[in-house]
Amino acid sequence: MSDTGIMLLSEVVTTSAALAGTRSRLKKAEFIAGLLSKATESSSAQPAVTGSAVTEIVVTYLSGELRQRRTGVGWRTLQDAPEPAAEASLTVVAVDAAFAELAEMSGTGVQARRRAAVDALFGRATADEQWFLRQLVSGELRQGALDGVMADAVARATGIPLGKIRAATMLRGAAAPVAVAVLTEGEAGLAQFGLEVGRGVQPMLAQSATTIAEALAKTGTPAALEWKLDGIRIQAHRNGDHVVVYTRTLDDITARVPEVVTAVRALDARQIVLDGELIALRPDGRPEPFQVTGSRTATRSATGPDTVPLTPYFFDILHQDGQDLLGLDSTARHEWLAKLVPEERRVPRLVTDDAAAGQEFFADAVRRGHEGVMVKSLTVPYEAGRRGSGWVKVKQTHTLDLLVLAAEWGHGRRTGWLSNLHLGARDEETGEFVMLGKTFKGLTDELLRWQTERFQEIAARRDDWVVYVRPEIVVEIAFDGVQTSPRYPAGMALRFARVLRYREDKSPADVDTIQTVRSIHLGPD
Ligand SMILES: Nc1ncnc2c1ncn2[C@@H]1O[C@H](COP(=O)(O)OP(=O)(O)OP(=O)(O)O)[C@@H](O)[C@H]1O
Repeated sequence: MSDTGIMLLSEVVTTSAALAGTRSRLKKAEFIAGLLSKATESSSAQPAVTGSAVTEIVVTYLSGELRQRRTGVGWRTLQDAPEPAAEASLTVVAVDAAFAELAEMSGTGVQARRRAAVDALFGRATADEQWFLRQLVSGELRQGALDGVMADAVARATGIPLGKIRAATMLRGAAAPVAVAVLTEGEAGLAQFGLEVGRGVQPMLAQSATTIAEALAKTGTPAALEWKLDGIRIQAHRNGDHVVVYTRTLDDITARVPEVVTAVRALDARQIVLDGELIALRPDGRPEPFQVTGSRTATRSATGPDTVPLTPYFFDILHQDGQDLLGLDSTARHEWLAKLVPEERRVPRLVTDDAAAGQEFFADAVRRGHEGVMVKSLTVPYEAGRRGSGWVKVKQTHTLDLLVLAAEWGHGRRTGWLSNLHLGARDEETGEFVMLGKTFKGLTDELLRWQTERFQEIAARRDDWVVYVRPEIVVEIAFDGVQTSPRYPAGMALRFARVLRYREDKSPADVDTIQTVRSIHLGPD
């Protein structure tokens, strides 16, 4: 910090470099905690700026984001910046103000005005700061993986128990707002992050395993096995007669799914929050392919002669009539669920400690056309937003959600299209993405057209054959196995990788990890 107690951008840049330079979670948490403590002090040193503003700016920059979601500044504008300044003098407040101004710009001559504003900002930045700003604007610093470390760091900086900060982070679905609230208001700031009927909660997520026995080893036994339906995740909130239905990404789709509204209104309670899956079934009860459910929920109109009916199934309950149930273990939550929701609205379930019985249940689910099963620990609370070992999915086909790192210009029939994708998995320890292979298999003409356009919009860098993109696009890949491959940085590559679908509902933080891929390669521990 400068002598006057004003937070300089250079301090954020130095901390960010230190974070990238260590693999240790503890060190990362210490670095962040140090900077956050300074940020809170500096907030009060600048009475002209609202108390929490400096803290909020620092927290968002460390997460690789800007407070202004869109700045209008394109890749080209960032390429030729003016000469860097020799000395660090930019404050975070000045940088934030410059981006706020950029975000507001519109109308005639906007390109030239943007260019001038970017030049003015970059002209005041040192070479390191210019690099940092460029990464911030292009989204290349975005690090969902820092969310967990951020909670640790805030606990250190404030002395508030980590569990409380984690719980609030889960309910809010992001670390930054919680960090800002407790750093500026203390423990009282946590009160605003409780469960509220009507407001979406980040859904609990699952790890994966290749066999039932491996899944049971993760959850502990006995465990509950449930069919894994390949539809879309729904979270239904009822408050009196008012029902709201959210997707996995907490988009409100109530108007598109009247079936869910009817099903929830039929239940005998006034306030309810349920977690479940919505799926299109054929008249014989077998599931339609995922695309059928997906297209029904993606369109605005839910009526008309061609409308495919959807069937909701519920597998968890988070709230009933004034009682938050998230903190109960899953056995107790299931008792609440079974009392409220009739059996035909619940996902078929088996509680067992026997891998052979579990295997039979899995085979039956697959024979009936389902994706596989979810194996669930009986003892865990509802871990909103977490991919812990409380839920473990076992599927018939291996799939991974990977990040598109780049795409190559195609040859022959694919000339003029961006085709071969470079695929990356997330390294849990560093938060970085590691390349695992390439594929163009499974890409339809429609997908080729879509990705050629989309990837050019989010290009971060190009060379003759390859367009490197910002880390935004998640793609679901099927593959036959993992093989040793010295050509790739992780020493392994996917066999027969093929594209199943783009996952616009997922963010880079949801991408499967290199550690998961390694355990598929080597088998479970
Ligand atoms: N019985 C069930 N319990 C929990 N989730 C279920 C169940 N049946 C289907 N699902 C779906 O499986 C998903 C859990 O897998 P995961 O958390 O990995 O999300 P995902 O990556 O979207 O899943 P996937 O890509 O494997 O379909 C849930 O989001 C939900 O949509």
